[in-house]
Amino acid sequence: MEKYILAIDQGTTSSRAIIFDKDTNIIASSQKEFTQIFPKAGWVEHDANEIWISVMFVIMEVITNSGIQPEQICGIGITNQRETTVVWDKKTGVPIYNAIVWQSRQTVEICDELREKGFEEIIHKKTGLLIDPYFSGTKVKWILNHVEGARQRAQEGELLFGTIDSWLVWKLSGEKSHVTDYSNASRTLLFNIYELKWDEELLNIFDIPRAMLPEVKPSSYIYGNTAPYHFFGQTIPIAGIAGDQQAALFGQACFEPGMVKNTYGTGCFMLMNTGEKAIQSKHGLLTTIAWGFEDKVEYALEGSIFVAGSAIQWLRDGLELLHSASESEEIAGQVKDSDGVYVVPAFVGLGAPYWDDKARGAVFGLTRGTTKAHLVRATLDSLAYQTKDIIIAMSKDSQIDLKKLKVDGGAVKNSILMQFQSDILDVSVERPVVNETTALGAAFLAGLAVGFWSDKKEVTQHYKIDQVFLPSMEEKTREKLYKGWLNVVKATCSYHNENDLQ
Ligand SMILES: Nc1ncnc2c1ncn2[C@@H]1O[C@H](COP(=O)(O)OP(=O)(O)O)[C@@H](O)[C@H]1O
Ligand SMILES: O=P(O)(O)OC[C@H](O)CO
Repeated sequence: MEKYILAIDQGTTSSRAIIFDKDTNIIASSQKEFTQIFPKAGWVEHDANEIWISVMFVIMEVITNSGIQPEQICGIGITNQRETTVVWDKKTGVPIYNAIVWQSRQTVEICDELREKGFEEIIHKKTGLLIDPYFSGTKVKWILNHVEGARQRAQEGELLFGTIDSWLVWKLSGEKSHVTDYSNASRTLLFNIYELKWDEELLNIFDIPRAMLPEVKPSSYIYGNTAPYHFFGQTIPIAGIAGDQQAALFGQACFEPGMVKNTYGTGCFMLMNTGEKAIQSKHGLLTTIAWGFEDKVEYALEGSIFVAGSAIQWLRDGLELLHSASESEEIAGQVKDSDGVYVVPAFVGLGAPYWDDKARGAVFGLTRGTTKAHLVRATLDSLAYQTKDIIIAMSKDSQIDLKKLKVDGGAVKNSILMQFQSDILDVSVERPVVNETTALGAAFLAGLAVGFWSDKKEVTQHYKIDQVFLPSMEEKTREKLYKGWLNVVKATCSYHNENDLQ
């Protein structure tokens, strides 16, 4: 009886389930979008129960469509939108508040307060992160502050906190296992990435009770089994967990220090494997745990861009310029360039390397001749410019001059974007055959834990290139365009800072 691995990719806008065979062929996949909740300007929330239902839906659908039997699935890997925070009641399993999404800005004031109290340095030193609403710590604190009686209940062990991986394992295991992995723990602001434990001093700073935190385990590990009633009577080992960006790094077989991947999804996240050495950034990047694997932890340097594919969604849903995200390619292709138009999609502030949580989006360079095609093109270009900002910071921090960028995620199907990316970076851009590298990474981690694949070497053999984009832009043009970008970002940030002062 042939065996398979099931990967669950719980992303920001949709949940996916994919069944892989041993040769990494996708046997079947299922995807379901869920509701984005925007209670106030800058806030983004999800209904954790709706996420759970969407995950169950895609699991059922993928198994049905694949025609395989549940007993043929030898392990499940979970990968997830990171930082998004759920707090739920241990007895009833009911979340006490919506999941606060990584993009949400509702903890700006908590961040200001932490900065005023001078905690920036200690937090950076222990976690490799910065004070920003992006990370889970301030979100947990916000929930405990805003839901009546929550802090008391958390102290008494009645409430549990988890990122989406923990929430899903808790549900899948029949409300038994409360766990996470090193990669997800390293995004909370509460985990000491060097001592590999929840940090008492940080828990005090954030006023978060230890009792509500999950156990932290390696990323390739048998955390528990699924409850039989979820899988047609079958219990299946849950054997891999990693945050989606770290999973993509694994799925792209970036196992050697210096190897880099960039994922273009809702946001855009570039990670460089730095091996067993953690590099503390001096240029606005994050130090994060890549994974816990084979009795050791490996680190990565990360540049996090908050708005990438979601800017294309804004063109589609907000401005109604597109019928679909994929139409952006055809429309952008109607013009040879953006004709001096720049879009700075700082809809939820700017992440790396600027870290401006108060900035908001802006459009520059409009003329009477500007068309829809120029705006679409400029929005696509903004993904590439933001990526260049990160690469520059990364090469300064790592002293590595990048020659090749491995890419993945929903937006890399757009060849105009990929060509411009290569042009503006002056680096070759490599798109793999299996674009679902996030799910593949989770599948690898689970498959390695249950012996489905034997080692990283075997995994590496499955990496295949679909297309390589080579730079063809003149140096002078590249420099001029990028200089323009740096100017418009500067203007965007200073506009908001000056407005704040009034
Ligand atoms: N052809 C395309 N061109 C540009 N952007 C695209 C294209 N197809 C999808 N996208 C964008 O990619 C994102 C979806 O990618 P995905 O990797 O599924 O995201 P996530 O995991 O964050 O939910 C959406 O934001 C969408 O706007
Ligand atoms: O859901 P994605 O693919 O946009 O990824 C979100 C990131 O994990 C946030 O840190």
